[in-house]
Amino acid sequence: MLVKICGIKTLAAAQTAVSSGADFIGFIFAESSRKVEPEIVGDFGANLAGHVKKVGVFANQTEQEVIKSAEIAGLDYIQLHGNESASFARRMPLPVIKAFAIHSEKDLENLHEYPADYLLVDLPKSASGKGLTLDWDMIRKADLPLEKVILAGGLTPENVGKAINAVSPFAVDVASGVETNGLKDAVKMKAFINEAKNTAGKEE
Ligand SMILES: O=C(O)c1ccccc1NCC(=O)[C@H](O)[C@H](O)COP(=O)(O)O
Repeated sequence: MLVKICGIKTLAAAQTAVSSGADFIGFIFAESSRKVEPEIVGDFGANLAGHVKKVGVFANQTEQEVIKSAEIAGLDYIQLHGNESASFARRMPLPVIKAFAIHSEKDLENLHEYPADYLLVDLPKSASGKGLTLDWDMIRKADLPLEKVILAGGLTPENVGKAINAVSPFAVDVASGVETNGLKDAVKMKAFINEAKNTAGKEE
């Protein structure tokens, strides 16, 4: 199981995530308490192991801004977290992760038609940080290409194993579930990654 730790702001947190086994680390370049400047991420450069994939998270920003930030930060993936159109995604110079806020079953119907390398299914913003998760049964029963699905939304070290067994996604993504008082917590990151990596997936 692949793991993406999102909302990394410091080199120390990035290094802890990578040494704990993270496959993707996400940097928020959209408005957020987790926002970080692309120049800071660019400076992490050689201090990060080469195998980890750097993901920049954007929401309703201009094409020029996304492309410039991606270059400065040295990204591997662009995550679009707003209302970006399919043609916007097609013009991106890097592989795209498209995030979808899932309010109901209806939101899952046409996801696979969006031109993205990965589809990240997430809670709506209004529901995040409230101890809620997506309805994993609903996600599993939807007609989604699971080999492209990144499962997010309220995951924690305690529930990620159950989530993986229920959905069998390509990867899992977490931000607040590995934080204490708004900062990335090394113990929680390690626990989350261990639990995800030790869960086989698919349990009926
Ligand atoms: O995390 C943010 O602050 C954020 C702000 C603006 C756009 C996207 C943002 N988060 C990116 C994500 O990939 C997911 O929402 C997140 O990793 C899942 O969050 P959580 O439920 O807290 O684990």
